[in-house]
Amino acid sequence: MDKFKIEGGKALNGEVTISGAKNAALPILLCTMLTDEKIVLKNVPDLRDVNTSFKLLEILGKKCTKIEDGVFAVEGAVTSNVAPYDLVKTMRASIMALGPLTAFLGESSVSLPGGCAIGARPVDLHIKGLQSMGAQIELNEGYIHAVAPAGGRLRGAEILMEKVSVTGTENLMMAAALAEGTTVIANAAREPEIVDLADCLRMMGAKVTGDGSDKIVIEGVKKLHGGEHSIVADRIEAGTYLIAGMATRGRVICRNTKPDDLDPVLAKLRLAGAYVEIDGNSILLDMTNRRIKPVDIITAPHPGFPTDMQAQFTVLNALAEGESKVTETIFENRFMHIPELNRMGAQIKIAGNTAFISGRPMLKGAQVMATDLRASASLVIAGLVAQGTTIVDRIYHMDRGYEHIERKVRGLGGSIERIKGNV
Ligand SMILES: CC(=O)N[C@H]1[C@@H](OP(=O)(O)OP(=O)(O)OC[C@H]2O[C@@H](n3ccc(=O)[nH]c3=O)[C@H](O)[C@@H]2O)O[C@H](CO)[C@@H](O)[C@@H]1O
Ligand SMILES: C=C(OP(=O)(O)O)C(=O)O
Repeated sequence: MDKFKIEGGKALNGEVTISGAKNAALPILLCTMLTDEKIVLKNVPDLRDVNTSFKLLEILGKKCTKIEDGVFAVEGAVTSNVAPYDLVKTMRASIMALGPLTAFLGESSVSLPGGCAIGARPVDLHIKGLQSMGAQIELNEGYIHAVAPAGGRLRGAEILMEKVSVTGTENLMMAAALAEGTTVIANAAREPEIVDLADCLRMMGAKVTGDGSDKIVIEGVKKLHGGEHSIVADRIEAGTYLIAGMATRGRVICRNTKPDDLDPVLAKLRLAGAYVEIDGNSILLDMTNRRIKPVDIITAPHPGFPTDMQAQFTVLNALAEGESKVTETIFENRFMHIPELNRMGAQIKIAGNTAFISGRPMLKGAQVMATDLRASASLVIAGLVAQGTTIVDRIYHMDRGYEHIERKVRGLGGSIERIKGNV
């Protein structure tokens, strides 16, 4: 398995271009199954999960062609309705094949996604929502088998999500786009990636309103068509580079961002002492000669502080002048980076879903293990700050969510090198 070797202690300085968002690209790639016409997608990030989605689409019968870097055409009708375990196990987001496949073909079998380090991540809300739309659902040998009502078309329904779920909301939006009648999703997720999916669905002829609020209304149509869509900027990637700049006391400009989407993160970075300036779609963060102040964080669905930025922010608090608390409310097991950060000299204790952090002026390089995507990002940031050499093992997680990470970090003056493994 590949590892990163990081020589810490250099302030990150310069500009970095932010890629399209993984969490928008994945549902949007899967929503191409709702039509047989050609959809051209731009600003598609080069990520392992995106490649897995292309493989899944091809197995299901779609033709995917690269036009140029970041631009892909997806066309043709889905012909198979089975999303196999081998692919689904590597990417949780593939559960979002269930809605569009059932809506387009009237029947589908999607493997239950495998377990994930950050929590149990059940899919009951996806299943209950589809059942409200008239689907008969059975669980068989690890597969979810869904059948639309007689006539092959799902029915619009009033769905109250018991919990706010991002991919749950997206799965049901896609299913509802081709259903008969109107679907109302109450207590819907409000993440910017939901809005991007809704924009793409509207471009395809779907009648979606209310996205970005907690009540989304979808009037089903019989057929959707092709067209072109550009994936929204990755707010989590941008936030990660801003924190890396801040933790190393550098000056970083993120280009190609959608700054409004980062409001909850930027507010906390300012409280932590950063100078932040927005100019169009660029965000400048300057931390030269400034001190990191401790800031308490509680993760929450959008527009709260994103759980996908929690691990990275914890590194900032570990370097701050004072005590702070980080509370994780979304996933029950998302503190796996903390024992690793402690091995690098951080002083963090966990009690329940809260991390109690006592800031220290410096971290020390060490050999650490990445356990999930954002935990990996936090260890890379810690390595860039730390005195000496840090080896981050199992970085395949990182390749799921950060496009050209070494190139981008090096472009900012950081010292990072990939050590190729045998497996
Ligand atoms: C591909 C993608 O977009 N991934 C994001 C998505 O994951 P994902 O959509 O999987 O996360 P959810 O919003 O569904 O999870 C929120 C909470 O609801 C629970 N839950 C969810 C579904 C369900 O059927 N039953 C249930 O109990 C989960 O276990 C979790 O505790 O949103 C998360 C929360 O912002 C982010 O961390 C992930 O990066
Ligand atoms: C948890 C994440 O992603 P996924 O839902 O794809 O596992 C993430 O992006 O941090």
